[in-house]
Amino acid sequence: MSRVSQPWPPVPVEPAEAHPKAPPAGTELGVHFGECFGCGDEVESGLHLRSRVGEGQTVHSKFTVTAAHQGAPGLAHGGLLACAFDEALGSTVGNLLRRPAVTGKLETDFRRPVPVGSTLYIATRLDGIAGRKIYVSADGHLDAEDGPIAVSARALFVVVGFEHFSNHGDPQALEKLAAAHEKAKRAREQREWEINP
Ligand SMILES: CCCCCCCCCCCC(=O)SCCNC(=O)CCNC(=O)[C@H](O)C(C)(C)COP(=O)(O)OP(=O)(O)OC[C@H]1O[C@@H](n2cnc3c(N)ncnc32)[C@H](O)[C@@H]1OP(=O)(O)O
Repeated sequence: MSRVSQPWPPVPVEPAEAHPKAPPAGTELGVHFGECFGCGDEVESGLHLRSRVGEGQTVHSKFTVTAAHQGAPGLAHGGLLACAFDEALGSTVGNLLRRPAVTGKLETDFRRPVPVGSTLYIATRLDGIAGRKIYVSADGHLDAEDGPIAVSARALFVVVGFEHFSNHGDPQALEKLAAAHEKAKRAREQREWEINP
C-alpha cells in the first residue's frame, strides 16, 4: 500500500469562512464538556487536550501522553492518538464555524511513534465546505510546534441539527450542560458590566 494520498478535499468545496462571532486568534478555548474524554477536566485518564485559536482558519491544540494512554509499553496507543485528532478537529469545526457537526470520517497517518511523556502539538485547519460536509485536517508535531510530524489526520464532519444530540445522546446531561453554559455566560456578562458599565 502506498502512502500517496487521494486529493483533499475529495470534492469541490467553498472556502470555510469563520463565523462572525467565532473567537479571535489567541483565544484559549475552554472545555466544551467536563466529561469529554478528549478535553474534559472531570476525566482523570482523559487527554486533557487544550486548544487556542490561531491565525486564519486554524486552531492549535496540545496534549501530553501519559501511561494511561499506552498501547505498546511506553508508546501511545494509535486509537488514542486518533481520539486526540477527533477532538482537535471537532473543536476547530465547532468553535470556528459555530455549527453543530459530528465526525463522519476520520483518516490518520501514523508516521512516527509517540512516546509516553511526549507532548503532541496539533495544528488544525479548515479546508472547505460542501453543503453539510466540512473538510478539516491536522498535523501532530512531536514535542514542539515545529517538531517532526508524528501523526496527520483528515476528516469529514457532517452538520447535524441539535436533535441529533437530544435524540441519540443523554438529554439530562445535555440540560445540565446547557445550564452550565448559561451560568458561565451570565457570569461573563456580569464581569463585563463591572469593568465597563
Ligand atoms: C463550541 C463547540 C465545541 C464542540 C467541540 C466538539 C469536540 C468533540 C469532537 C468529537 C466529535 C465526535 O467524535 S462525533 C461522534 C462520532 N460520530 C458519530 O457518532 C456520527 C455517527 N454518524 C451519523 O450520525 C450519521 O452517519 C451522520 C450524521 C454523519 C450522517 O448521516 P445523515 O445526517 O443521514 O447524512 P448523510 O446523507 O448520510 O450524509 C451527509 C453527506 O455526508 C456524506 N457522508 C456521510 N458520512 C460519510 C463518510 N463516512 N464518508 C464519506 N461521505 C460521508 C454523505 O455521502 C452525504 O453527502 P452528500 O450526499 O450530501 O454529497
